[in-house]
Amino acid sequence: MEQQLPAGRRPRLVSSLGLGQRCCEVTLDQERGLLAWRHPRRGGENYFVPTSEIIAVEETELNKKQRNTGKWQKLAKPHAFTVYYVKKARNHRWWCRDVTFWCVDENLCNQWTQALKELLEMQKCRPKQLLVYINPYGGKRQGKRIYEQKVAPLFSLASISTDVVITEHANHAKDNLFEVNINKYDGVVCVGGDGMFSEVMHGLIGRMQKDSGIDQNNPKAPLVQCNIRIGIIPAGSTDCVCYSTVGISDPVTSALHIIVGDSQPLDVSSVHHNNTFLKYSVSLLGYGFYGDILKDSEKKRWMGPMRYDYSGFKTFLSHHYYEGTISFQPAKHTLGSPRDKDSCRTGCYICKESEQQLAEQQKKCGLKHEEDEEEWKVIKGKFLAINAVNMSCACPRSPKGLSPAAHLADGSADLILVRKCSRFDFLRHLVRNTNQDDQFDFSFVDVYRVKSFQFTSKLSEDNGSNVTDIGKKRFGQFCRDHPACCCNIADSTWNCDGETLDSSAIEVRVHCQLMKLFARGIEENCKDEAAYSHSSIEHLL
Ligand SMILES: CCCCCCCCCCCCC/C=C/[C@@H](O)[C@H](COP(=O)(O)O)NC(=O)CCCCCCCCCCCCCCC
Ligand SMILES: Nc1ncnc2c1ncn2[C@@H]1O[C@H](COP(=O)(O)OP(=O)(O)O)[C@@H](O)[C@H]1O
Ligand SMILES: [Ca+2]
Repeated sequence: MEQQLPAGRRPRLVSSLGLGQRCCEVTLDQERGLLAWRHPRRGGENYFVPTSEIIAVEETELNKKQRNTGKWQKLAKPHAFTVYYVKKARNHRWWCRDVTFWCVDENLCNQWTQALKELLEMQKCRPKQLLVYINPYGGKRQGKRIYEQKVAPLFSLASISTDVVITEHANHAKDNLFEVNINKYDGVVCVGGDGMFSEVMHGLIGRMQKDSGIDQNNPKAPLVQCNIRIGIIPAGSTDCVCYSTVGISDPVTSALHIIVGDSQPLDVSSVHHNNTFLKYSVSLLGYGFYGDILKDSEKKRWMGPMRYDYSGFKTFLSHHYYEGTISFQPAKHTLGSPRDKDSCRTGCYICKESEQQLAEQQKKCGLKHEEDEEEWKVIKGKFLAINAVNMSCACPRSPKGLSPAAHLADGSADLILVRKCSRFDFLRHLVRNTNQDDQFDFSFVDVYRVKSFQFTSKLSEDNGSNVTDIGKKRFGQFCRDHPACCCNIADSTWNCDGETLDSSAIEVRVHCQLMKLFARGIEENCKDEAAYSHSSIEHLL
């Protein structure tokens, strides 16, 4: 049965269709893009699927068992179609579910599949052609299996074509991105951890700047935004970028976010030393504690993700602090603060505000970078850890992250300074990264929201930049005169999204929304979701 609406509006389809052995009323509101039905069993549970979350629609043959039971089928040969859709479960996990409807009228069945397929065609943000890089050695070395078993079948169900590259060495994906015909693709997918994501991001952003004639070595250069989205299939050790932008590290959930064509802009920090480009960072740029963990853990790659716990424990016991100077420009343009109670969620208004400011600025100055005379704040001290995070850095080890109120796309980073304190106090701070308590509520921890910062260690200030190497060679790593004092004659290393940097003196600038991911940020945990869909369906049916 079809109900016509006034001219210019898409009709609403309402039919009695078979579901299993019973009959149920199914509604497709093409205007609002909603498919709804009430399950004839399961206590009459209501289902409510936005067409933006339908994965595929297929004509299907009912199997023999389905055909031979039930009184409806005995009348004539039934015609059936299956709808594959996103089912949202707890903790931001998405599943692919399917439902098969049938009817005896072939025309009606065709009308339904046609209407659903047309609605899917209208989803212009969905990717059709993807370039996939798989790191077979990331995390627990399951990347290839995860992709083949969990992701590839979903992509093919959604009629997405893929070119798949299994990397053979580090930087394979990055170098390859400078050579491929990138315009052929609607997105790039990386299967691996944060390191693999970082590689793909460097390839894409680097390629973009090269094609636009922008010199990455110039720390003040206005960078060109990268509009080709990156999808992350988590198969690494920390998977912080995936967890912080989706809310869970789960390959199926991430694949579904790619299929429905989600888009989440992301801030990227550029890191320079003496007018030389070093790296980009999206998650953690950490000196001291996290730099030392990374350096130690690289030797223990064979341990897999456990290497971070092992090196974390070792680094915690060594309790080294580092002297240096941090200068930063506070991020005055953004509305939030690192001590806010609310965190960045899907459709975040603080990130939207920054997006608007960015658009206005680009309209005003084009690509030219606005000369920025804003004040610099300078802090000298002895630090156990200096962490600059562009996003919360939530991950399974720290579900709310190193800075729970950091925003994905507000053009700022949170700079967390943990000053020299006792082992016990440092442990209290660390533990709070893993529970609900406030990790900043200590006299030895300061946090600032910044748009750029610089760091120089005392060693490089005193002696010129290459003295650290000499120091390391002559004195070994630690102060020999005071073996128990934990002060360091050597510098620490910067941990840049899980890669070490060669220089300890760095200059960092946040580039607002430089790139985009196939994600939508973390969705508000909506306990009322079921109730909402219930009331909506009541209205619809
Ligand atoms: C007492 C336990 C305290 C635990 C504190 C846990 C805080 C975890 C915060 C993690 C922030 C992660 C930021 C993201 C970094 C990644 O980009 C990056 C690369 O990832 P990839 O290998 O997937 O490519 N990952 C990392 O640099 C790893 C960070 C290391 C996290 C492990 C920290 C474990 C600390 C254990 C301390 C033990 C103290 C024990 C005292 C009795
Ligand atoms: N085929 C390969 N062989 C060795 N290293 C690789 C390969 N492909 C990618 N890499 C590198 O491995 C590093 C870690 O990868 P990642 O996927 O992040 O795993 P993990 O999360 O376990 O660190 C990345 O820096 C990446 O450049
Ligand atoms: Ca940010």
